Amino acid sequence: MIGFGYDIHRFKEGRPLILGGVEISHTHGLDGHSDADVLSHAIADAILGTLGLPDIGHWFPPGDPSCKDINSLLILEKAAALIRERGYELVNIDSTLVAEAPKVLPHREAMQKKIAEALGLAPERIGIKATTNELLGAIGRQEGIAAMAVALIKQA
Ligand SMILES: Nc1ccn([C@@H]2O[C@H](COP(=O)(O)O)[C@@H](O)[C@H]2O)c(=O)n1
Ligand SMILES: C[C@@]1(CO)OP(=O)(O)OP(=O)(O)OC[C@H]1O
Repeated sequence: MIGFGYDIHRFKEGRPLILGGVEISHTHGLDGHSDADVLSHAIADAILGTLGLPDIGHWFPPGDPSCKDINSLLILEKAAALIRERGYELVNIDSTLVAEAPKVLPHREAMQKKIAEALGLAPERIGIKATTNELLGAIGRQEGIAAMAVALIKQA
């Protein structure tokens, strides 16, 4: 069973930039009710999509005070638990970050490790790729960062 997830967050000054559970030094962070970890959100939605479960907004409602600045690795933990409760296990994840800046490739292994820990998977089962948007559109103008992810699960 496969699932797909997509998310986008706009940049905001004065916020830390968190991607895949890792704080990355940059001029801006991402805006959001949570820690705005766009990569973790896309991966969580991909996992939830494998079993046709409702997306992260159902489990972590936008605006809910308990979700304020929540560490999105907890969202990944929850998504993985929901799959396991239903008798499935994760096989692998693949993802792409779309960001004009900063360069994220140097942080790939740190992100893999954090996401792997949250999901209970080996780091090499977490694909993380990145591309610029070739200066096109909102991402090209450095207004934000988007992420896409796919997840594969099998019966445990
Ligand atoms: N935010 C980003 C964007 C890209 N990279 C790395 O650079 C390579 C080239 O990107 P293009 O968009 O010019 O194709 C890409 O393959 C990534 O390895 C990055 O680290 N961070
Ligand atoms: C996890 C949540 C909780 O508010 O995070 P947000 O920062 O609002 O991010 P978004 O990806 O717009 O929606 C998901 C929300 O459920």
